[in-house]
Amino acid sequence: MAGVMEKSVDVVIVGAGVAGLVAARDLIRSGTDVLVLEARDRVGGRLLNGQLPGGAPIEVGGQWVGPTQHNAMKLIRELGLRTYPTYGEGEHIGEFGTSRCRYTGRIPKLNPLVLADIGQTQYRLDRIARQVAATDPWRAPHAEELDRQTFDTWLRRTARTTGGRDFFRLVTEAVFSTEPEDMSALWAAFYVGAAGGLDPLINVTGGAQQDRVVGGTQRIALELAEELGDRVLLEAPVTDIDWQPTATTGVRVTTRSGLTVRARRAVVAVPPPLAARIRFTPGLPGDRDQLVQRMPTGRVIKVNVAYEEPFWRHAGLSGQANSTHRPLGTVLDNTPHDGSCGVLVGFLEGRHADAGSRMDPGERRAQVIHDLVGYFGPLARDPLAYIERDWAEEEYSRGCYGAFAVPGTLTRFGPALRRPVGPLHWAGTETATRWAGYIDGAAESGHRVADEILPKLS
Ligand SMILES: Cc1cc2nc3c(=O)[nH]c(=O)nc-3n(C[C@H](O)[C@H](O)[C@H](O)COP(=O)(O)OP(=O)(O)OC[C@H]3O[C@@H](n4cnc5c(N)ncnc54)[C@H](O)[C@@H]3O)c2cc1C
Repeated sequence: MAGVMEKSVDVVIVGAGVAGLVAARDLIRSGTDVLVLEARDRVGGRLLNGQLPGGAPIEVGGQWVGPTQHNAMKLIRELGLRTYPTYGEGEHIGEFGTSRCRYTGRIPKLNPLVLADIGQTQYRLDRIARQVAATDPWRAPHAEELDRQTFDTWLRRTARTTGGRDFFRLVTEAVFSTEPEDMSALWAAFYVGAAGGLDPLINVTGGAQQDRVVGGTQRIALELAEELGDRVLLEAPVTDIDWQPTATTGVRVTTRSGLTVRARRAVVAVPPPLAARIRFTPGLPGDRDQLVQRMPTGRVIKVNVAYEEPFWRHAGLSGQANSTHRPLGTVLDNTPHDGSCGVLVGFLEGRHADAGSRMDPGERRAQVIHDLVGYFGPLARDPLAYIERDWAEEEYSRGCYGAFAVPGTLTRFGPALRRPVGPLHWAGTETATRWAGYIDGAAESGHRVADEILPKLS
């Protein structure tokens, strides 16, 4: 490819995350000539393997998969990858308000009033989520009413106790990496519905955190890219997309280095806020532009802390800990498959990521270790390695885990999320109808966009 400044293909795909790579694979298997342009010097986007002191891979981005994530699980099987369960034996630690408990199973030991409040709030959220069709949430029975309010407003009206509201703030941070007051209640209901309920979202066993991929989850993208070979071009950030409203005339996509790719169709497989940074000529229809202006990303700093061994297991602890008041609100055992060391993974999410990113690295690390010592005792004080990634600092992610919609977005502009514009098609986990925001949703969107394009090429 060196020296070539112009190229023609049937379909050009912007972004080599799971969505873009799955779309490329499907299209190529149907005999389509495809080129994937990836801004970074690697594939995988929000999936990235780091390295532990002994060389074992450790995920610094997306990692878990779970039951009902059929697209992700099928992909993993097809690529010849294997999964293994997240460690969860022993007691979990819960710090809710002023109380601290050790518990097994799903339900922490809490004040019965708070527990009942959490139960009824979850029941109502699940019930609303079931009414919100994941394909067109803007048509749900109470869509307008839900989309007029933030998730925080809905929670304040629904949860009766301070403990219940604090619990759902923690859940919002853990699931959406943003705060309830940032997000539309309709988006929250859509997202919960797309996962099949709140339990599948927050549970380890039986939920989205159940399994890990041997070799690290980025292997999904690495194996896909291996299959695609030179049809994936790295270090090719797309700056401009020229298109014609009549689909037959196609697109011209330009990268920062000046490479021009002409194609009959283009797939934009990047998160909405990143799509908003590409210059489209002519400009996109107002609905599409307004939509991406209203879909910011959450914010997360993911931290893996490695120890000689998983010492918490010897104390009968699972490594799973949650707190409504610590910045490191969620922690899990992330010991690698080869067991070469013990690893705890923790997340600074939403407002805690805001604050964490303003600290200098030493201060942030001290804060994280302080919380781990608070959960697991003094043995947490001296790690072998401390590996962190602030996803808001990533030029081609600009935040994580994914984008969400602010109030008024879905009901006013929702249909523009997936609706093609002339020869332009939209993929990425945010466009999924099941498990939006997850690897599974990214894979679904890749398949969907390929199915959308293939009939148009014949
Ligand atoms: C810390 C963290 C933890 C997570 N945990 C989980 C988890 O446990 N389970 C789970 O299922 N999901 C998890 N996720 C979410 C999951 O990683 C994503 O849903 C999924 O990887 C999204 O894939 P995608 O292809 O839609 O988007 P992306 O992975 O964002 O891919 C988009 C690609 O487009 C590229 N790009 C952007 N702009 C341009 C441009 N202008 N030109 C060319 N290329 C461009 C990017 O570099 C990127 O490679 C997590 C994410 C993070 C960050």
